[in-house]
Amino acid sequence: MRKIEHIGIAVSDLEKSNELFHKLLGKKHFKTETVAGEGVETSFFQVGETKVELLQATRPDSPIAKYLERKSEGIHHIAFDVEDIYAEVERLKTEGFEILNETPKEGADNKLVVFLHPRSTNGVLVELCQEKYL
Ligand SMILES: CC[C@@H](C(=O)O)C(=O)SCCNC(=O)CCNC(=O)[C@H](O)C(C)(C)COP(=O)(O)OP(=O)(O)OC[C@H]1O[C@@H](n2cnc3c(N)ncnc32)[C@H](O)[C@@H]1OP(=O)(O)O
Ligand SMILES: [Co+2]
Repeated sequence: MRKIEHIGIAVSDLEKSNELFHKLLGKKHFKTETVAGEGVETSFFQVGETKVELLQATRPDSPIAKYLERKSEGIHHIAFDVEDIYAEVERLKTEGFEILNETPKEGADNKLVVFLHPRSTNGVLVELCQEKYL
């Protein structure tokens, strides 16, 4: 794993949170993107080499809607940048981690993503991200 690619933050109102993070970070988000497969609308802020990803649910069965129901707004996941997501999934399986989707799926911002169950990672939802080549 090479660096923290982004920190995912669950929010209930993306527009309000975009304003809040604009004030906090002193810069605007550089993109918004809807990822239908995950039931989320996202916005991204660049912070040095990493990013903050704000996530709002677009449907009631979205992982973000479920998270907000059980908990509250806040840090939802940490995403690590990997060079070869397939090799990393094999390595982590061998190490005994619980992979939620062994086949990488489409993420936001031109990425392939895989999630690890928080019960195998000290209660932290971990995302692996590999840049898709165009
Ligand atoms: C925009 C695309 C992509 C990107 O490119 O960056 C994204 O970031 S998408 C982000 C949204 N998508 C996901 O989160 C996909 C992976 N998540 C899941 O598959 C599920 O959310 C889950 C982690 C398997 C949990 O689902 P489920 O079992 O249905 O939820 P429960 O509400 O029943 O909770 C079970 C258990 O897990 C704990 N939990 C749930 N979410 C988290 C979390 N984000 N961080 C830490 N712990 C979490 C929850 O508290 C329950 O624990 P116990 O009460 O101890 O059983
Ligand atoms: Co993410």
